Amino acid sequence: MRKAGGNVGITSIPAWAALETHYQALRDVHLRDLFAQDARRGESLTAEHDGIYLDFSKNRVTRRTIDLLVALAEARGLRDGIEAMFTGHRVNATEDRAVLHVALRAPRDASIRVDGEDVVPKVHAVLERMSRFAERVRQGEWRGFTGQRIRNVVNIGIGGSHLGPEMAYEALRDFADERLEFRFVSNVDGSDISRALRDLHLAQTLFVVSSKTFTTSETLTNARTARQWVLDAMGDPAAVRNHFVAVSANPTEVEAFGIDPQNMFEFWDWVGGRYSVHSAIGLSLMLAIGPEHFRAMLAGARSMDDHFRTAPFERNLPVLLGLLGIWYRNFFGAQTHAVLPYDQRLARFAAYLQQLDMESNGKSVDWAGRPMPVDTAPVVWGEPGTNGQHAFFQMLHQGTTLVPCDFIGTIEPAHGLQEHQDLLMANLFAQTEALAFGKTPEEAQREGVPVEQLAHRVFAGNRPSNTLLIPRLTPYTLGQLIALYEHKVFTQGWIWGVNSFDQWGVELGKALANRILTELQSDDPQLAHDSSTNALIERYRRCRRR
Ligand SMILES: O=P(O)(O)OC[C@H]1O[C@H](O)[C@H](O)[C@@H](O)[C@@H]1O
Repeated sequence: MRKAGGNVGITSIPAWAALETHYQALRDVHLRDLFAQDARRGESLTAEHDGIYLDFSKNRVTRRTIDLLVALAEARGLRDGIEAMFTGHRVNATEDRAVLHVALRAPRDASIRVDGEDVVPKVHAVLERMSRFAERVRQGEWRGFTGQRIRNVVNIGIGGSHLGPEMAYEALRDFADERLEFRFVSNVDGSDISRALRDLHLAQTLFVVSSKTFTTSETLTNARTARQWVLDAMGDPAAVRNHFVAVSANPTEVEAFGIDPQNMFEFWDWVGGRYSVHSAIGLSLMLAIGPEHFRAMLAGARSMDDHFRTAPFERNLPVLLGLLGIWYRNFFGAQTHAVLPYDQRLARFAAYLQQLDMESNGKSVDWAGRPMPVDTAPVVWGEPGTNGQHAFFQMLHQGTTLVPCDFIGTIEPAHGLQEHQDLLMANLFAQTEALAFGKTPEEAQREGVPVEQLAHRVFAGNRPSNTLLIPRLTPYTLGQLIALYEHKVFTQGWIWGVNSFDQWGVELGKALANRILTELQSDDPQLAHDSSTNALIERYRRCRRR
């Protein structure tokens, strides 16, 4: 099989050289001029799929830029890459694994084979088990050890076993069963679990221990603490059965932890942690919104999957977002990318995307281990609007750094406060306009800005943004949005030629932490770190509570 990005360095192909030349011609052209030259630009540089509308006209591009970027995608074999992923090839080459989060939302009659085995029936079997379990908890049939109804669900997990479910729960709370309280515990910092559990009755609490590997120290530490508290409260080890279920790809470790495999919901090594929200990792979410809404989320993601797989690149939403990202990262040298949902319900979306994007494409060697000749993942960050406007937007408008932005807006709110909604959306549109067009010294002067303040009160503009509009925030559209960004990340990773599906970069710190943990808990003065780390450990040892 061809590997990500083919075998030739990205900078040596003609499509790259053509983009370099084009960049030189376009770098100083202002968006004001691009809009002035083409009265229909705001309608033509757009793309739409199944209700998701992307306006990419406020980017520093022309139609030719898009053609050249599409040519780059073609030259890097993106079409083959997409097919390879969707058909179960081992595109995660360093771990020799297929990458099949798309199989999690495949229809029942689809067939996707890994090592000769069709994985679709397995996916649907787990979905059905999850659904039956979720219904039992929601109907009050599944009870705590003392016979009380479950009122609280605590998801214990970290990284991909936390960020997706937490983000989606926050986004879809309007669809959640209000008789259940949900908490998401991730940090090994004891304040996380102690605050989460402080006001909960353990007799009414179900813990969903979510971990692909079931060896992650934060999750196991939190789960052990929760189990101890349950045992202390109930006084009987048999209580674990009623209060703990597991979501994992590692049944052996689940059993070793003491959770009955009957109470385990499985997923597989071909689902990456950061791509797992549509797998059993979504169990807490399903408990909240119910199986039907969960399936609607899968259907939304599937719609975006089909679009990604079949739409021409110049109209393909994930491909366009990916290509525009490459344009800014590699040609304009943009170091960060802001994601700004004008929807409070998407407050955790940027945090979720940070793992999706930065853990996937934060690589400095290509799939074959050769140093990358160009930059890869930007720093992804963001906060919901309008909050960000009163915090960091100053820098977006007048700072020295170019920050390409994705603005995400929802047209119809779930609340009836239309005045709020109009104000929110007015701000979104205003920000993209202000960033793109700025304010010239002449305009400022006409408004009566005194000459001595002029330099401070002009806006250079020419700051690019995408605007994504979604009709409503529902399980279906959230599924679309998640898949949109998953495939954007795939597009970029494939074109750069990195393996977007491993994460060796998180290992070193983990291994060192294990070693330091034993040193913190012993009095052995022998420390063999650098002088800074030694001194920090010694200081902590001297001061820590015994
Ligand atoms: O689900 P788990 O196996 O507990 O892993 C949780 C997380 O921790 C790891 O360190 C990885 O960097 C993440 O990709 C993963 O999502």
